[in-house]
Amino acid sequence: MAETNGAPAATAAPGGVRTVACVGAGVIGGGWVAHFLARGYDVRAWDPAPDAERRLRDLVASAWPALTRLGLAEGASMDRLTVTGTLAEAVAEADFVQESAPERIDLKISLLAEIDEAAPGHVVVGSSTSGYSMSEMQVKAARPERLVVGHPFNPPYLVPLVEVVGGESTERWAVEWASEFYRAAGKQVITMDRELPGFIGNRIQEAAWREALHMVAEGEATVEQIDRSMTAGMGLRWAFFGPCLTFHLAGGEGGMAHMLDHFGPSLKAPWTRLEAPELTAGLRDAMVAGTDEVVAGRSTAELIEQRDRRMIAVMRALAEVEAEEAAEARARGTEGNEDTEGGGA
Ligand SMILES: NC(=O)C1=CN([C@@H]2O[C@H](COP(=O)(O)OP(=O)(O)OC[C@H]3O[C@@H](n4cnc5c(N)ncnc54)[C@H](O)[C@@H]3O)[C@@H](O)[C@H]2O)C=CC1
Ligand SMILES: C[N+](C)(C)CC(=O)CC(=O)[O-]
Repeated sequence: MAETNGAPAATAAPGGVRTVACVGAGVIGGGWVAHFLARGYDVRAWDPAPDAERRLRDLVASAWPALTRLGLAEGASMDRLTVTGTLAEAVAEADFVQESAPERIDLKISLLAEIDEAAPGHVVVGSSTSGYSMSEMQVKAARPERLVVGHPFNPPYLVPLVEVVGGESTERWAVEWASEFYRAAGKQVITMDRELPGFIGNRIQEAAWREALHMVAEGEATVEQIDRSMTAGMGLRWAFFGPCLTFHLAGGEGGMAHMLDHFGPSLKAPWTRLEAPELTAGLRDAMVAGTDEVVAGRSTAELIEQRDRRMIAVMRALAEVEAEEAAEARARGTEGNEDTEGGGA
């Protein structure tokens, strides 16, 4: 029996899933396959490309050493992957289906309808789409109530985040079931209550990306400068505190409220080509209240201590990897090709 209210009786409990089907096995589908195998699932994969099986097995084999270092689930094995000749064979006996086909709306609509027809009616189907809404994609499915977006980040076998959201015809149980399943499969899940193009993560990163493209197009910054501004600057902090908590500390003891009162007006300065939202009193208060929730009673001094320890941990980890890479390059006689200007903590 499923743990999530309203799921059909035949649906596996989210923590009891044994077999996952992956439809589409490129960069993301292949990454999902590696993740699910490392978590100890049986995986059945289908991809129509003639060289798909070789590409997929190569991808899994190259991810496996990292996954082994991170720790495999009991019984996890690359041998538990079956590549099938048809879509129906992949999904027929699956407890969950992850679709990762190319990002084309016509293809997503027809493929999700095909998966829906071939997969048992009680099985939840997640789409890796990076921007379409499930409402647009589920229109031709006979049983759209079990279709959800499960948006991963590349590579899905290392980045923990999955954003889960349903469409207009998705039933609540399916969204809850998928969220629980991804958690049981080792992911960190954001369950969204409403559809939003690009979900949360892509909206944030595409804002930065859009500015990067503007600066390159105008000859204002180089690609190297843009990437370094992130890797030696914001990226280090964002790995553990995120942009809101990071700016809370920019306000010193006055926190988010002082940060917004102090720097809020500069949002309207011509720093960005994006239209800034009106910094109304309501938005200000919502930001301050939301930040207070995340702060959860920690003092500014405590937060600063946590930030500094975590940043040093990230920098040390980077320095360790860079030293390993340099040693490997020396052994190969190709030293000098690595980017060793990183953390250095
Ligand atoms: N590449 C990325 O960084 C991310 C991509 N995504 C999403 O993941 C999905 C897949 O993207 P990628 O893996 O990057 O693309 P990709 O081009 O690497 O892989 C797509 C795979 O789908 C296969 N395919 C083609 N037609 C198919 C069909 N009718 N049925 C099943 N498979 C089919 C192709 O042979 C190919 O192996 C897209 O929806 C994309 O938006 C989500 C997060 C990150
Ligand atoms: C480039 N992309 C929009 C497909 C990226 C994503 O969707 C998430 C990621 O991996 O950054």
